[in-house]
Amino acid sequence: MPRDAARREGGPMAFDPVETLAAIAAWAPDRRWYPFKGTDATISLEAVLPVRDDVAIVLLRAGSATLQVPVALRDEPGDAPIGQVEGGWLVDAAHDADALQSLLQPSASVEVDGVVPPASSVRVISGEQSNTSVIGDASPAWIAKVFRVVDEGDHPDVVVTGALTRARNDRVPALVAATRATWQHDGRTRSAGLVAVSEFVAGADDAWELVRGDAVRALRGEPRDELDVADLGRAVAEVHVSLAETLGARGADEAASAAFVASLRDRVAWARRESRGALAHLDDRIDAHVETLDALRVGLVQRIHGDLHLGQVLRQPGRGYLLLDFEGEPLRPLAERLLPEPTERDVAGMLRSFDYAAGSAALECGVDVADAADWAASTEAAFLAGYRSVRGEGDPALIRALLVDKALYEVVYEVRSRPDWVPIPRSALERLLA
Ligand SMILES: Nc1ncnc2c1ncn2[C@@H]1O[C@H](COP(=O)(O)OP(=O)(O)O)[C@@H](O)[C@H]1O
Ligand SMILES: O=P(O)(O)O[C@H]1O[C@H](CO)[C@@H](O[C@H]2O[C@H](CO)[C@@H](O)[C@H](O)[C@H]2O)[C@H](O)[C@H]1O
Repeated sequence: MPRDAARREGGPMAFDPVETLAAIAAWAPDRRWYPFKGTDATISLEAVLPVRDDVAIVLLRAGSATLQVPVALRDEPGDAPIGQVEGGWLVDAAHDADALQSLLQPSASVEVDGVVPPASSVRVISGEQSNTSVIGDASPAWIAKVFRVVDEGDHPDVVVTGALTRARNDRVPALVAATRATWQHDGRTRSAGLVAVSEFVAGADDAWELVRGDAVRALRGEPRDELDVADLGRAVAEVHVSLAETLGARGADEAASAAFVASLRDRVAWARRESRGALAHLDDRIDAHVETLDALRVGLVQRIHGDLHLGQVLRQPGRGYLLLDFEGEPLRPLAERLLPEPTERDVAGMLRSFDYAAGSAALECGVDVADAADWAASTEAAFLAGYRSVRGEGDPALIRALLVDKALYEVVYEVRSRPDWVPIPRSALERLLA
């Protein structure tokens, strides 16, 4: 009998903690999702949660985070080897159809809310991502998002997408199932969401590619397709309306407004600290902006997307635009990402994204971003008209403050991830703070 099958049928626990940790610690820092690249964060073992004799969920402590690495033991290295261990190969279970699906069924370690139809094969999607998303070719097809950074408590994507699914809002892919585990660490019981499984939206286009491509064609004077950006505005507004209805909205009192303004001030200070000098020439203008924040008042707050940009949007022929990934900004602590917020934050996020599309198209065409100003203005106007047709657009002063807030975040994000793109949010700040 092959070793994999023998393990499935019982026998001693196959995952030796010492060699499992050694193999994963050597492999994890080079993964796309590893959050501490370029630093020497200490990696230790937080827990090994058995799923089957040949499958386990390894929880690592890395720096201040808990990371999820589902693993399987196999005779062959396969497509996603982690390392050789006694008796076989430790492989990344997210890439192994059989092992992945065992993680989506109830087991000694995992609770599952929902039912995942069986798939005969799985495909991990490529791209720069903070999680690992795997498409299952079931009927109907699904996409499982394996959260790599595991935070205690409810996962925001599961809470928000679950509420929208129950409200039958078809502007998000329906949530099919969600898994969670409970374990002991340092004498404490911890519990967290591990995987969210959603309807796979087939044949969809990525809105970033569509909109950026449109900006390039506009700059080159080439014929353009009808993108119906107003439908994107309607999609965002419909999601806001459903979230208010299902998860609630409330008026922000003086204290809540003051706390919100304080959070904007904190973000300015954070961005100044973390931007490695990229904001130094704007010091005076940023000081003047901070002075204006005291006058801001927040109206309603509710659950929102929190990191809305074109990369989080798909367009499916016949269905229109859909929003993905309700996790909030990855560089923010989870507690902040769970707070109710003004919907203006999502509106500002999308407007920033049109500016990014303009900036990136201008870079590709070798022209100044000012040359894409007409394209950006008409795209923004179409989006806002669509949004307004469903619900009020919001407070312009708040949108402006949140545009600055987002651009500050983006400078830090680009300094860390894509230094060539720092000029896009920085030149937006120069315009916004002029
Ligand atoms: N339900 C879905 N149907 C089709 N494609 C999807 C779906 N969910 C995600 N994707 C694809 O996977 C990519 C990454 O998904 P996302 O939820 O944004 O993950 P991450 O948090 O890792 O960035 C998306 O940009 C999209 O191309
Ligand atoms: O998709 P994530 O949740 O990981 O978001 C992070 O990465 C985004 C880039 O992939 C980043 O978005 C910024 O760049 C986009 C173009 O690539 C642009 O459309 C966005 O408007 C801009 O903010 C996002 O900020 C970051 O949190």
